[in-house]
Amino acid sequence: MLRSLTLAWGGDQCFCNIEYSCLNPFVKGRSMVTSLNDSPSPAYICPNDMACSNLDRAAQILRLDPGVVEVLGTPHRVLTVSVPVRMDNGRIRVFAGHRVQHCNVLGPYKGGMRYHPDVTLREVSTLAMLMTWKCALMGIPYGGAKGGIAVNPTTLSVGELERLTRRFTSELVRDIGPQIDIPAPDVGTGPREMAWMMDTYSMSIGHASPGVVTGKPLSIGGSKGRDAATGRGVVIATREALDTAGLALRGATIAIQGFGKVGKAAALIFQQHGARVIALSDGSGGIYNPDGLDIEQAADFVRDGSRLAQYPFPGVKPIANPELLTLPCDVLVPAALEHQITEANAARVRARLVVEAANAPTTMEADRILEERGVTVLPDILANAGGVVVSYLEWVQGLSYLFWDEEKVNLELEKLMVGAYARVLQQATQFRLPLRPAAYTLAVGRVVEAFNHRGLYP
Ligand SMILES: NC(=O)C1=CN([C@@H]2O[C@H](COP(=O)(O)OP(=O)(O)OC[C@H]3O[C@@H](n4cnc5c(N)ncnc54)[C@H](OP(=O)(O)O)[C@@H]3O)[C@@H](O)[C@H]2O)C=CC1
Ligand SMILES: O=C(O)CCC(=O)C(=O)O
Repeated sequence: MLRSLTLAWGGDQCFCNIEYSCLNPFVKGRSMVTSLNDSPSPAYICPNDMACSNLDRAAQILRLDPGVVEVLGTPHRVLTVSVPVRMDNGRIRVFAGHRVQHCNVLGPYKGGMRYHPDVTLREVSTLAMLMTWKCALMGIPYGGAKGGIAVNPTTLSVGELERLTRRFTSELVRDIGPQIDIPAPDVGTGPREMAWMMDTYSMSIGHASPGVVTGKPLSIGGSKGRDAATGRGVVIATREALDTAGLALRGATIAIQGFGKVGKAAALIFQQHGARVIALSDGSGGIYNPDGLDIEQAADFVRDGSRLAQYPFPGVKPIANPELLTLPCDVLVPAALEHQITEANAARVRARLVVEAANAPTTMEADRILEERGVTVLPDILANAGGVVVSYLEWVQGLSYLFWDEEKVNLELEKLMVGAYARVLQQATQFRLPLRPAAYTLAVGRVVEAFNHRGLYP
């Protein structure tokens, strides 16, 4: 069985023609080698993905050289490792673990680790590219990466998850590090997995290295405010966008898809700011109350693993997941997985503002439909950047051995989110662009500028 394979490309030998390739339009006739026997997906980023089509749109606006676009559309390094784990029943199972390092021109690769059954190399590649634009847009000194394992973590015991995480980390030891590539939580992972990663990495290098991951527990160098940071950033971005539209957050009606780390924190903070969260969902289904839900009650209810579909409280109507996306509300917040707002439902979205708390929740076609209908979309690379911003603050605190109170962390987050929103709005206004291409042109432009200064096209 394949033990590990690192693809580093840039030279012609790293490309081949493959029949089913859907290529970046700027890279006609070629696509990347995909010789990972165990991987169902090729490692290149498909232009049908939002990330690539948005890069192309930004490249056209910025009039970038096609060769530069090829560099930007290509992950720098792609790593797939096999992760053998002895399960509790004594049998060995082998999982495929991926880490895609898209670009490090602005600093160490940075991005989450996802544990979900649908993880593929292609998905991770797309998400890695999004991280590059997100960090560039936010002005933090990181490149982009993402990783993951195709596994349903809810079907593994804690012991199995620990062995899986430690083995995966051991395989990545030479490829991650506080100045190289810094993982963080994403779907299906959290502080517990980050602690295991940090410990495994530290044992292998012989000393504690808290800076190798972010999103750690506080006791080993985590930052106050990181757990709620993505949700808090979502609320800040929403408040700014509503303000631009002449609307107030207080009293605004909000529907949130996904009640995990991001959706739950966002819902709680929306409620604290006087917004009315009228609908929530998880993978089991959703709940709806046009007068507003009690978010603390919902959070308490799911704390022991209960599912929203079983929510027992009066005045709350159960709804199917697709229904949530088309409810009448001011703000729709997809906070679950990719490709939720599609050609099939975009025309029925009734929110005035879509705030992408999830990465890539809107397909390219849906984005076009929403744009035509005048629905404002706050793009993922801006809306959900609060997580990586506080990861950056955690890394800075760790490197300086000086830890801040939560108020200071939240103030810095507020400053960075408000600043980024203002830059995107200014770009959108000046060049008459929707917010997504405005954000992309800023982010891509910053990366290209860094490439030019560093002279990375020898
Ligand atoms: N964690 C972070 O700091 C950041 C996360 N993000 C993005 O935010 C999104 C959510 O991440 P996070 O909250 O960390 O992940 P979690 O694993 O903590 O939560 C995911 C949530 O989405 C729900 N969900 C999954 N599928 C559906 C569906 N079809 N309909 C409704 N709900 C669904 C899950 O329900 P169930 O439990 O039933 O599966 C769960 O409630 C992802 O796109 C992630 O990449 C972006 C920036 C930072
Ligand atoms: O906190 C981080 O470093 C990355 C979070 C992440 O994966 C994301 O923003 O999508």
